[in-house]
Amino acid sequence: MTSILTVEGLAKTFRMHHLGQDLHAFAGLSFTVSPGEFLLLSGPNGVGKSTLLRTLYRSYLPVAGHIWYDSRAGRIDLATAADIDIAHLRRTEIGFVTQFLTARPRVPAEEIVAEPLRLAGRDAAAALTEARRWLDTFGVKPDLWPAYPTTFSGGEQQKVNLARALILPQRLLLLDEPTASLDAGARRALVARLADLKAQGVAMIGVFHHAADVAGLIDREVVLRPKELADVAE
Ligand SMILES: Nc1ncnc2c1ncn2[C@@H]1O[C@H](COP(=O)(O)OP(=O)(O)OP(=O)(O)O)[C@@H](O)[C@H]1O
Repeated sequence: MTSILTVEGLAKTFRMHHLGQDLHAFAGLSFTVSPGEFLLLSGPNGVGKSTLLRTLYRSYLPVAGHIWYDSRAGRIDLATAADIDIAHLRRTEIGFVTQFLTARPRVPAEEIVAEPLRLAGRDAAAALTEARRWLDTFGVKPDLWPAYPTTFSGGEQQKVNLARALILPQRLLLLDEPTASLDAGARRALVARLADLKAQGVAMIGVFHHAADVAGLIDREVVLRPKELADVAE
């Protein structure tokens, strides 16, 4: 199958100005992901897993290499694409799920979750109904739906985050420890949603502290090794 993402010779270095030196997160990384494929990123703490996900999402700029993404509008190198194209892809095709919610002050949970649907053109009432359905699925209590998540517990914030990130099927999903701080019910709901998205052809690259959570979904594993090139295990 044609890949949706082809990573070639990717490298990321952080300039540590206060130390006057560079920190090499990873170098020479190459791998591909196809539609509907689930790729697990693994390796020891600090090896660069989160940095790799953030580089693919273009929160960080790589220092070398290519990230060829097969978008609906054609092939684009996420390593060098214009910010405006990256912003468009983030709204329409590429999702990122972290364990941290960037809660905005005085925006109700249900509005935060409904927003991607509204931006995609769904009418406000239908978007709100669907947002509430997902909040319910992930186990957020109804009395919290109109409340502001800035005061929610870590787990509750994470559930709002997941509902928002997964409400609209993207083509490529980047998952950075999305099960961290979730209770068993929400973990089950998340895995069920990921399985459903995978069946719809969504490609996923994920870091999971407990890989057993998603054992049934994993197709391949990319193992990052300290100061070495990555291995791809089938
Ligand atoms: N913004 C940054 N500036 C400088 N160094 C950074 C930055 N982000 C990450 N690093 C460094 O890059 C290295 C890789 O970090 P990263 O968070 O990607 O590791 P990880 O494999 O996800 O670790 P963990 O399993 O502990 O979550 C670490 O040494 C970290 O200190």
